[in-house]
Amino acid sequence: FSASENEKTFKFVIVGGGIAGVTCVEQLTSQIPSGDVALITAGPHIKAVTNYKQVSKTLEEFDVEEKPSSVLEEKFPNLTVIHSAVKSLHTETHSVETADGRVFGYEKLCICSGGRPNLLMKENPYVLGIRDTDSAQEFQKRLCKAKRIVVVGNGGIALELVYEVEGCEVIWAVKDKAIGNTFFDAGAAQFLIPSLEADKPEVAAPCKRTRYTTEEPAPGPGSALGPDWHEGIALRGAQQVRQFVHVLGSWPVYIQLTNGKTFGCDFVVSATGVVPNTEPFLHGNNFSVANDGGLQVDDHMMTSEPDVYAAGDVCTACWKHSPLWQQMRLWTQARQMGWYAGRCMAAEVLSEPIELDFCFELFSHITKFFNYKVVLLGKFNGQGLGPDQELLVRCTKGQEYVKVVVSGGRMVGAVLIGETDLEETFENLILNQMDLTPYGEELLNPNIDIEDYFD
Ligand SMILES: Cc1cc2nc3c(=O)[nH]c(=O)nc-3n(C[C@H](O)[C@H](O)[C@H](O)COP(=O)(O)OP(=O)(O)OC[C@H]3O[C@@H](n4cnc5c(N)ncnc54)[C@H](O)[C@@H]3O)c2cc1C
Ligand SMILES: NC(=O)C1=CN([C@@H]2O[C@H](COP(=O)(O)OP(=O)(O)OC[C@H]3O[C@@H](n4cnc5c(N)ncnc54)[C@H](OP(=O)(O)O)[C@@H]3O)[C@@H](O)[C@H]2O)C=CC1
Repeated sequence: FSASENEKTFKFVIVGGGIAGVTCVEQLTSQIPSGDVALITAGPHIKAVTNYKQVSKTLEEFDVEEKPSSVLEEKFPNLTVIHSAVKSLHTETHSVETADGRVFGYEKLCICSGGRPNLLMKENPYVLGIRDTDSAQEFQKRLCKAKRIVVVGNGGIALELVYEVEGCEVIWAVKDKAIGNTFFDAGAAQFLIPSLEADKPEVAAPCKRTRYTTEEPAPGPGSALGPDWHEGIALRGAQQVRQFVHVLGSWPVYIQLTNGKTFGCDFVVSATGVVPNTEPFLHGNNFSVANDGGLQVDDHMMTSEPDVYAAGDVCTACWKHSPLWQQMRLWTQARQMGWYAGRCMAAEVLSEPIELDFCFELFSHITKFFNYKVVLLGKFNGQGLGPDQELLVRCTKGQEYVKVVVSGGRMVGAVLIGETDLEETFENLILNQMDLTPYGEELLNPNIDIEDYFD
């Protein structure tokens, strides 16, 4: 496409209305109010961060709201939202073509198209993935009639499903020895298992976060769900009570596992990770793509193509990481990358220098599993440390699980489950890399107020 064929050329074009894209847009529109910004997104709604709270130096918490895009346009007069999927990208002519046949030019582009479920079997009507509002609703619809489902995968979605689903037999196919391998080690998994067998606590207060609903079907892939996605939808199967029943007879589908066993079920949930949404951008361009399928970005969120940035689930962070940080495709990282990409794009236009943001110094994540608060810091599972690591663990059944990873006498990671109140102190100890050798196991002595200890 030549420049004359463009419907309009924008200073900045952002693709994707998920957390990464919307945060990038907010950053750019406020930093450069004179620049024309376009947000091109396939879904009918956008995702916005609300009630943002910086819990400590690197830990952050926020809610996510699904909103009509008009809210953004009203807030930022220099923003145009285009509801259509990008069909192709032409980096040479700096233009994108949308599914509805329009062509838009850009000076700087940021790809925030997220990911899609890495399904075990594509286009099998009995294999479901959960990603956006539509797929969550389809899952709920199928679940109300189901007597037995098989959940495959051992990450975040599987952990949430096996805990939340009621009234339906759940067979959880896990290839590891312990549950929740992407977040936990065997000790933490052991701590959590009794919660699966116990009755779930009643929810005391209604969840204040947005319920995920859509009135209209999305024309393309929607943005990923996130914290509390299951709160608004009853995850109830066809059985009246929560029990593990054995239903005889034939099933709509059978799944054979690598242990040789075959199970019949109503459908299979493939909770087996995400694949970055890169297809429409790759054809005809020269993007460097990482092993996990993400667009490689450097420490300025730039891809290998000129003037093209990427942020969130679609990208793979390929700069030299801080020894205490790793990429995980999470809500928080999508926000941080979108924000930082916006700042980098603005800095480039304003010819200002910019350094890698502090949030990439230390991996940190707050979430909830099995109704416990979970905080993960640094190399929480000793990632990449090899044998050079020592673990200190403190555990009170049903109450808390605290694990600290120590390497060379320094704290490099921690897993905190329950209301431990240790996150800030541990974050400081990890960031300042103090030599903890003199303290030994006292570090986790519950009778010592560790905060006073290190003041
Ligand atoms: C069920 C579930 C639960 C989760 N729970 C948590 C959690 O508790 N905590 C946490 O930290 N993370 C959680 N995550 C992960 C988190 O949701 C994602 O990491 C995050 O949303 C990624 O944001 P993103 O903006 O990169 O991508 P997305 O949210 O996927 O947004 C991508 C956007 O791009 C648009 N798009 C895609 N292709 C195109 C195209 N060709 N043209 C135009 N637009 C396009 C889509 O419509 C969408 O608006 C969960 C994910 C799932 C699926
Ligand atoms: N509370 C939170 O923070 C939550 C975060 N999320 C995020 O949302 C995204 C999607 O979640 P999810 O789909 O659970 O992805 P995850 O990446 O968390 O987990 C994927 C799981 O599937 C396993 N797996 C992959 N391929 C196969 C296979 N062929 N057979 C059996 N198991 C397989 C992986 O094992 P292995 O690692 O060995 O490959 C891993 O246990 C992730 O980025 C996740 O972090 C989701 C829900 C909650």
